[in-house]
Amino acid sequence: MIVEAAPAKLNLALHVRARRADGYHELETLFAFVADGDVVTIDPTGAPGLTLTGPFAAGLSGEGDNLVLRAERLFRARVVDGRPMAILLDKRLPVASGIGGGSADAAATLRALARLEGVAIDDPRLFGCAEALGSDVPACLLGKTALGRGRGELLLPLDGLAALPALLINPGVAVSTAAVFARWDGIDRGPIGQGDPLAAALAGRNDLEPPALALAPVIAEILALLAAQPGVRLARMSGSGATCFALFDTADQRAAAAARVRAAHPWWCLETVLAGQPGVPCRDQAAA
Ligand SMILES: C[C@](O)(CO)[C@H](O)COP(=O)(O)OP(=O)(O)OC[C@H]1O[C@@H](n2ccc(N)nc2=O)[C@H](O)[C@@H]1O
Ligand SMILES: Nc1ncnc2c1ncn2[C@@H]1O[C@H](COP(=O)(O)OP(=O)(O)OP(=O)(O)O)[C@@H](O)[C@H]1O
Repeated sequence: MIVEAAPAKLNLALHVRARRADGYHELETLFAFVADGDVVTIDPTGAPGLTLTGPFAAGLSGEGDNLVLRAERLFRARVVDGRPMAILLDKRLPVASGIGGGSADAAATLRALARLEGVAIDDPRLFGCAEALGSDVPACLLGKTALGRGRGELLLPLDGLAALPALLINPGVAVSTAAVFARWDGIDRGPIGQGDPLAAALAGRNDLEPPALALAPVIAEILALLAAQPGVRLARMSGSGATCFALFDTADQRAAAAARVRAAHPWWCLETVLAGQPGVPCRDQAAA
């Protein structure tokens, strides 16, 4: 069995800089990862096909357009040819929610197949596959705090982000990434600052908050609630939404905030910690 964690990604800051002729947007973003997410398991002896389990399996197609199977096909076409595998996707992250669930699954599939076939994890062909699968997939393949440029595929790994306690909230409203980008107002509000990643995030913003809010007004309520919690360092929307996150000074403050949110709302609520730093393994990688 090959078990690969597919941790959720956060955009600690997301600055949209320009609309491109190819339909994408030029952006600058601070990618970070948390210790929890989906899990992709390959059973080399099992019957080929994708099996979905977990709280968000329902409604997600196990058919050929699933990013896990697209990643497998691309790996077989570009890296090492071979027969399709038995793949299990434990879907714990909400779908279309700004925390890159599908991208993380695709990246974990590429990592798992690379391990299976003895391909080095830094083989450039893997990054080629990742780039072709989606803007967030290269960052998920790297799986470490990084500054992303271009449409998100140009990555500069960053050190120095503390393993802060994090709380993620999703209201259960799926938000289309393309629809949110299409509503961006076209105003370049400037780059992300250099230096310490948390300081740069605090000084930064998510330019997709206003367009996402227009599509899912509940995001404003979540952001206000998170920002009002004691001990919050940063409260912001991730990616194109609707998931919002807060970073706390202590785990106790995070737990107290989570208890208050759960008591008042039926929202998905994940208590986790920033990971992807040297010495801070993802939970499932540590367990595997
Ligand atoms: C919002 C972010 O999650 C921030 O990390 C990403 O930029 C989106 O990454 P993703 O979900 O992997 O996006 P893709 O599957 O590549 O693109 C989905 C759609 O989002 C829009 N899109 C995406 C990335 C980008 N830099 N500019 C865009 O305009 C395009 O309309 C595209 O058709
Ligand atoms: N394994 C998968 N997990 C989630 N979504 C998938 C998967 N495979 C295909 N999809 C499709 O991809 C779309 C985007 O899903 P995803 O959860 O990656 O969005 P997201 O969290 O908004 O990502 P991002 O933050 O990268 O924009 C969904 O609408 C879904 O239909």
